[in-house]
Amino acid sequence: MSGTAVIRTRGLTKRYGELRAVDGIDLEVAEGAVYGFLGANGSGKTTTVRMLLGLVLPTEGSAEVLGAPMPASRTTVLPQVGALVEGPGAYDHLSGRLNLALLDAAGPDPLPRRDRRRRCAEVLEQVGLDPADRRPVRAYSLGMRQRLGLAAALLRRPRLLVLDEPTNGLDPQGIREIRTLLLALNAEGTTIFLSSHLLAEIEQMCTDVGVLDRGRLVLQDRLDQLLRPSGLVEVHSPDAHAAARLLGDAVVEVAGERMLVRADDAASLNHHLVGSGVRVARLGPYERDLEQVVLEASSVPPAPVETRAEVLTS
Ligand SMILES: Nc1ncnc2c1ncn2[C@@H]1O[C@H](COP(=O)(O)OP(=O)(O)OP(=O)(O)O)[C@@H](O)[C@H]1O
Repeated sequence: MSGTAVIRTRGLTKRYGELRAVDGIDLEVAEGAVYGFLGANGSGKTTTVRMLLGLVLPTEGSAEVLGAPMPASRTTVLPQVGALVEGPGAYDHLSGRLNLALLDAAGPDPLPRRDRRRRCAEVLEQVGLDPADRRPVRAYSLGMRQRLGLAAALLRRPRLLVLDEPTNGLDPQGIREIRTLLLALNAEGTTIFLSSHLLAEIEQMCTDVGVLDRGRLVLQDRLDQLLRPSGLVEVHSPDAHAAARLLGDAVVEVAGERMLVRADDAASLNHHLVGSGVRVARLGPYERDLEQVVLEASSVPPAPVETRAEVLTS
């Protein structure tokens, strides 16, 4: 991974009794990235985010955020980090704007009163909330609370945003708005680390992906690397066994009538097969989407396939 790392962990581990909620992970988040931290419910995403922010102490391993060790450097690092962790807290009887003003005043270096009013109004507008809305937060929907949490994270123009499931509770339109906002912030230089269990969300906005599976980091790479052309062609043929004998070592996998073949050019492969009397029902470049990549990396067992060797000896 290129660039300076703004988050780096080494062997980061959190045990709860026998359970390894987070199990020896080495995260590497480059400056300027939009890093998607994927994993099923209970895989350890929130625990990791809490350790990065110094809210939970690791059992083993280390974490650096913005080049400084956490939690030891919490007081210097956290003012430069905007965070949204599950279930953002707010004073229910106060308006969103007052909540933000209080949050700012409680910070280490509050803005002057006039700037504070302007800044609060600005971030509320950024996340799609009306700064003139005087209703108490208790009247907010889940989506509005989530937006308010995001506004709080943006208050200090952070270098790094750490967001745990930021689109939780939002409808599709709200999800699109937040995605547009986050991409705009990233274009201005903010590094974004967001956890999600939604593959489509990660695929649409992230430059880098890490996948947690029962506490272990089973995949970490640039998204364009993960989705790069495979150099494989997918062939469906009722004569798959004959095709496998014909193509020899180029065949990577055969399952029933479907096979994966290493080939530079699908059209030439088709010509070769048909010219040799092999019937071809369907043929084209094999492209994996993020869902397939994640399934292959995770513990979910893949669909059973016969190997080429089994086919050739049958
Ligand atoms: N304080 C705690 N005490 C005991 N076990 C915990 C504690 N916090 C989390 N766990 C367990 O650690 C595991 C990982 O939980 P975590 O909340 O980090 O997962 P997650 O990926 O964020 O899941 P979700 O998407 O459901 O929030 C789970 O099995 C959870 O039950």
